[in-house]
Amino acid sequence: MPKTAPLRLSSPGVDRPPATLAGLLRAWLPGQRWFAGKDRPVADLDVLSTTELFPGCLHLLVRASHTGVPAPVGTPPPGDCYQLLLGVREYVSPRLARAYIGRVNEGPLAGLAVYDALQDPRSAELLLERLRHPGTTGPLHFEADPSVSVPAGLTPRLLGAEQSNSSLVYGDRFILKVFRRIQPGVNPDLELPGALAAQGCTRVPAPVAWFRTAEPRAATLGVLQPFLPDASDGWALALRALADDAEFTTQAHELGQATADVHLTLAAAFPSGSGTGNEHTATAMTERLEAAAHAVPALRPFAPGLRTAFGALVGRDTGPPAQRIHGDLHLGQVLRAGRDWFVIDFEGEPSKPLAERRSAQSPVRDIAGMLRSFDYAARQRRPWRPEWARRCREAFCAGYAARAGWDPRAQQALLRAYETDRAVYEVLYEARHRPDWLPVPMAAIERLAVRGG
Ligand SMILES: Nc1ncnc2c1ncn2[C@@H]1O[C@H](COP(=O)(O)OP(=O)(O)O)[C@@H](O)[C@H]1O
Ligand SMILES: O=P(O)(O)O[C@H]1O[C@H](CO)[C@@H](O[C@H]2O[C@H](CO)[C@@H](O)[C@H](O)[C@H]2O)[C@H](O)[C@H]1O
Repeated sequence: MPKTAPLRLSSPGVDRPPATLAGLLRAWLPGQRWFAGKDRPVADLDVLSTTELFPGCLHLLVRASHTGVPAPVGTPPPGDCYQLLLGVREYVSPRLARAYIGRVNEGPLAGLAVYDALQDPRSAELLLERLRHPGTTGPLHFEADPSVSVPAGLTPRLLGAEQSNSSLVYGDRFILKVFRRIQPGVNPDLELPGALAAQGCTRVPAPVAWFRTAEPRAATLGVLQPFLPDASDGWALALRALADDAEFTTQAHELGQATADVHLTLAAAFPSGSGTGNEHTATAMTERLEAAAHAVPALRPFAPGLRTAFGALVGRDTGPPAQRIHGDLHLGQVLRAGRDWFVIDFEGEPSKPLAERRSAQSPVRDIAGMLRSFDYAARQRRPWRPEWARRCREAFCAGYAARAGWDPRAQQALLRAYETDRAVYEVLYEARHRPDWLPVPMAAIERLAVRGG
């Protein structure tokens, strides 16, 4: 018998009632970190497409719907679409026990066990091989920058801290982000780094290969980029500085410069947006606040104070022009290698519709995101270090101003409105994904509502 005997993790007919593939996935999805609908039970799960990527590995697009209400004729059905790569075998090795999803008892896969193939190094290797050879598999298109050569045989590892998506690092040379929640259209995490690199901006790892689907609707599925092996993310660096009682103002100043560089290049790479005007922005922010307060009761007492931040924008059409932005900028989205800051993860706030994330918006949204992040970091330290955060915020704005030619601190009303909007988003995000963290944005909500900043 081999040393690691294959494990029949469940036997048909013995352990469970009949299990369809959709039924198994419906039970498995809500436990995944990247699953967006944690606050609502999954009513239905439809398999939208199945493609055999290579023997023993299926590529699936599934739609999880939360209402169970059929869509009106002629409209797309409600619900979120997710990308899954499933290993399908008769037996699953014990080393893949954590990836195990279940054994299918009905339908074409009856009798077979399915598991999350991204956790299987062999499948991860084959996925890279597929990307190294551009072409088509069913509705899936694999494409690559012909000027970059990706060597064969790089050892894969799945990043532990899965976030909104799943990322595989290959031999510390490349990182493949497999998008989990799929929306029709080009994903800005392919579009923006590609455009920035084409403009000669060195602040982003440029896409070297990617894959997309043509059906049921065209959408980006994954992007391979160079991996920065010696980089640390801004969040880890900020926490280290706090733990060492050290300042972070030099890094924050340089980060402000890097952010401005990226904004300036994005402004040059894309047609300038007309924007929607501050009044429209204020209305949208107020609507987001109402929706968040509906979902998170703790927000409700602060809603009147928060609304004043948005109301202050009305009749005040000032501020930098709208342009393409990062959309979800925080310390976890920036990497520092040596003295250089790199910006990653241009997807925008994952819960927003893709069209909104790809629209021109105020660069103040990104600045506010980063300012909030210094506050998040400072609140990880006991006792809380508000002065540390304040100095970082000042330094970041000064760095930004030195490059961009305008100073975010001169836009107090805009800054307060965007910070408030970001804190509201964070409350909703934490309530859904990390309830223990809720006090962090709630402290800012209280400050912004009661003291106005
Ligand atoms: N090019 C890169 N080089 C080094 N590490 C990276 C790179 N891109 C991403 N990472 C690491 O992977 C993590 C997840 O990447 P990210 O794009 O933020 O994914 P998600 O959309 O899942 O949040 C980052 O926090 C960072 O630590
Ligand atoms: O998964 P993403 O990185 O795209 O972003 C989402 O998750 C982030 C947490 O991982 C969340 O960021 C919030 O927590 C960070 C600390 O973990 C902090 O640096 C950010 O300022 C704070 O917003 C982000 O909001 C969410 O979109």
